[in-house]
Amino acid sequence: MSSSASNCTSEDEKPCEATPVDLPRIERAVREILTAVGEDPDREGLRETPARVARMYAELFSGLHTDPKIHLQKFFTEKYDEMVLVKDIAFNSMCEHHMLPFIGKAHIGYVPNGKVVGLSKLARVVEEVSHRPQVQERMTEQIADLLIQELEVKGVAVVIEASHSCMSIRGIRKPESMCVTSAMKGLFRTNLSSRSEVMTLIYGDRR
Ligand SMILES: Nc1nc2c(ncn2[C@@H]2O[C@H](COP(=O)(O)OP(=O)(O)OP(=O)(O)O)[C@@H](O)[C@H]2O)c(=O)[nH]1
Ligand SMILES: [Zn+2]
Repeated sequence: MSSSASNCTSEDEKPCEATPVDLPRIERAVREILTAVGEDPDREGLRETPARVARMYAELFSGLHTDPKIHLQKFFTEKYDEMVLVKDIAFNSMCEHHMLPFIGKAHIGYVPNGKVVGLSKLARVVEEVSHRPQVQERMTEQIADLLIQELEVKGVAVVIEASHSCMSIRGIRKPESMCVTSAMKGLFRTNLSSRSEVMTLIYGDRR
C-alpha cells in the first residue's frame, strides 16, 4: 500500500484524510471517462468532479483496507445461549460487475457459544464487508463465516435483502426487484425450527 499523504489531491479544497487509496490516479481515470463519454472535464461544473469522485471511491471501497474480524475479537463471555438477532442493518455496497450501488438491509442472528459481542460490532462488520467491490452472495457468506471463525457460535443466520441499481437503472430495468440471500450455518442449517424462528423474527407476518 502507498502512503496516505502522497495521495492528497491538489484540486481538493477539503482537508485530506489519510487513505491508502491512490486518489490522483482515480482523478486521472475519471477525467479520461468524462472525455471518453464526450464531456469537457475542464468546464466549470466538472472541474472538481474527478477529485470528488476520488474521495467518494476512497469512502465506498474503504473496506478493502480494514479487517472486520477485529470487531468480533472484542467479545465478552455471557451464559446466554438463545438467539441474538440484530435486524434491519442498513448498508450500501458496490456491485463488482458494474460498479453501481446495491442498497438494502442485513439481518444477523446467532446463537452464542459463550462469546457475545456488542451489538454495534455486527453493524461494523456489515459496514466493512459492504465497502468493497461485492456480490451479494459473497457478502452474505463472508459475514456468516466471520461469526463462525471469531465467535465459534452454535449457529449463525445472515439474511440480506437489497435492490441493485444495475438492475433498476440500466439493462433489464426492473426497479422493484429485490435480491434476497441467506447463509445458514450450524444450528440454523441443521435445525428446521431454529431456521423458522429466525425467519419469523426477521419477517414476522411479511412471510
Ligand atoms: N448473482 C449476482 N449477480 C449480480 C450481483 N450484482 C449484479 N449482478 C449481475 O451480474 C450480471 C452481469 O452480467 P453480464 O452479462 O456480465 O453483464 P451485462 O451484459 O451488463 O448484464 P445485464 O445486466 O443483463 O445487461 C447481471 O446479471 C447482474 O444483474 C450480485 O450481487 N449477485
Ligand atoms: Zn451490477
